[in-house]
Amino acid sequence: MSLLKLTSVEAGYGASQVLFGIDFQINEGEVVTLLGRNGMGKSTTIKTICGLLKPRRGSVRFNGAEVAGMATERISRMGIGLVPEGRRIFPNLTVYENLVAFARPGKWTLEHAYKLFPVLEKRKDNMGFQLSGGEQQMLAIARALLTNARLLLIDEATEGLAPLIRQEIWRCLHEVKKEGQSILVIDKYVQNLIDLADRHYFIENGRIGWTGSSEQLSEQPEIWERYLGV
Ligand SMILES: Nc1ncnc2c1ncn2[C@@H]1O[C@H](COP(=O)(O)OP(=O)(O)OP(=O)(O)O)[C@@H](O)[C@H]1O
Repeated sequence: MSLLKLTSVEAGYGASQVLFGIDFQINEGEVVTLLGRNGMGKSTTIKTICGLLKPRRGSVRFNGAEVAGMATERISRMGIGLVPEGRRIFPNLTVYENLVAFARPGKWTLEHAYKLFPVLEKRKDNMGFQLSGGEQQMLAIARALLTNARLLLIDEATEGLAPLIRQEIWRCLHEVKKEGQSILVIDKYVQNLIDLADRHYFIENGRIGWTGSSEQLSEQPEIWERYLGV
């Protein structure tokens, strides 16, 4: 059984439909990506999975249960954790307070998170707003890990970061993967995603256009060109 399975999902905003029948699945322990040009529906798919947007049609099954249309809070308690685009950390709470705000018991503990991101331990008494962009991103990832979600959704974690900081984020995601964490990643750096993930889905105009393994994707650069080229 898949951990997450979307079948014929349609969604949109008011009169504009964005998703026209999305089908994909993630198995336990897999790292899967959603790729596509700007505006193709990646973030909309993530919002639909975590309940921020109600699908108009189709099914979203998590761990065997239908979650389409459920409240965000309930979906989160069922085990889907979001690292949102733009990080959304609490600027006026300390790093420590941010980390424990939504923490739930499980294998991801505060100590474990500090081991993965030593800078967060050094900065634990600093306020969120005092952190650099890279540190804020690490905090957003660590905060989501501490919810002990079975599935993490990570939307554009490397956006707006300098190359060296991006490398640090990729390194951390590799560590998280090694722990067996299931992750859905949205990002634009295909080579880094091929190195990190097991499988990929390319989205175009609200539909999945291509899916395959990292090996298949690295052998077919024309796929990148077709779905990501301008
Ligand atoms: N809150 C909203 N209200 C109305 N339209 C929206 C809203 N959010 C997104 N859209 C529109 O939905 C379409 C898909 O947006 P979405 O954010 O899912 O794209 P994306 O693939 O994640 O790309 P990006 O990298 O630009 O975020 C776009 O045309 C966008 O303008």
